[in-house]
Amino acid sequence: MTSPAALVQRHPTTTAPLASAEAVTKSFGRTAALTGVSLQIHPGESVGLLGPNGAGKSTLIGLLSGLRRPDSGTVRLFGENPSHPRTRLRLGITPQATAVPQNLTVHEAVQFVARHYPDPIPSAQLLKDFGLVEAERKQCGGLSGGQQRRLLVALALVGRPELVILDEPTTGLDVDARETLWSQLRTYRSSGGTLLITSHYLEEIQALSSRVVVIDRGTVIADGTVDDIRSRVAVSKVSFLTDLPASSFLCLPGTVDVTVADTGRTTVVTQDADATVRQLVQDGLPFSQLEVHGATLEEAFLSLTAKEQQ
Ligand SMILES: Nc1ncnc2c1ncn2[C@@H]1O[C@H](COP(=O)(O)OP(=O)(O)OP(=O)(O)O)[C@@H](O)[C@H]1O
Repeated sequence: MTSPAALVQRHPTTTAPLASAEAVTKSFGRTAALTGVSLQIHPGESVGLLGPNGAGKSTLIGLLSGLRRPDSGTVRLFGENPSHPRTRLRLGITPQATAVPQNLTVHEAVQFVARHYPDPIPSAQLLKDFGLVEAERKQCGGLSGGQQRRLLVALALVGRPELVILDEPTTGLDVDARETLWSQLRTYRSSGGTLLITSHYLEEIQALSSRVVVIDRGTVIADGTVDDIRSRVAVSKVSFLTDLPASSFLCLPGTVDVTVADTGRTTVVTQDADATVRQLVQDGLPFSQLEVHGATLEEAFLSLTAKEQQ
């Protein structure tokens, strides 16, 4: 038996990937959703899957969780065929746009899902962790959007899964509701759980993921830490106060763009911040309060996916 506090059912320690795709392709009619994707998710990782609409994220999740089969290539979940019921007991999943069962109460929904697992988290503990105690006797259909999302993620965790896959878990939630869910997911991770999450909120990926995989038009175009992904695009921002117009800075080395904010701060987007600053000083251009920033994950992501489309 697992202790009531444990969120992850321990299986024999392994370093083998919990989920993997090897040269996987999947088409829907003439639409190629995935074209040769390879990816491995190891125990303890928290992987953020990023990509524009239609990139293939949900399709990949469908394959890894055994909901779909690849046209070619190999998919493994806990080293086995993902559609095998035994493997699914070790997986928790909240697919995109899943609806809660409208006419069941929260208590009934938790009981219904919990009965599929050998050692589920007790309902009282789960509802407390997810702030749903007050809603226990309410019908799921009467819950607020935030409560429904929390319930769906709670249901994904009830069986103490080793791997949890969440497809856009907080879409439509306000900042507070998102923070509450993030906190539960961090607790799950720190107790040894492994997470694969897609999101359109880049700050969500940044907050929860140690590794980011960028997928675009059915292929993986980047795979690394947030810092790796940011450094791949090698874009920095040099900003300062000045009386000169933006055009005065366009010829600085490495410069890609120059903008002036309402606050009067001029920002030079550059591929080589060191060279830009050196030249700024050498040319004796007047400036004050200089700051240098690396690209944000969002800028890196947009830059990577835009490059692919060129
Ligand atoms: N059941 C389906 N039938 C037909 N085409 C599909 C089906 N599922 C996905 N597609 C197509 O496959 C491609 C990849 O879709 P997928 O849903 O995997 O992308 P996504 O990255 O999850 O997008 P989003 O961020 O919008 O959810 C898209 O062109 C989509 O229209």
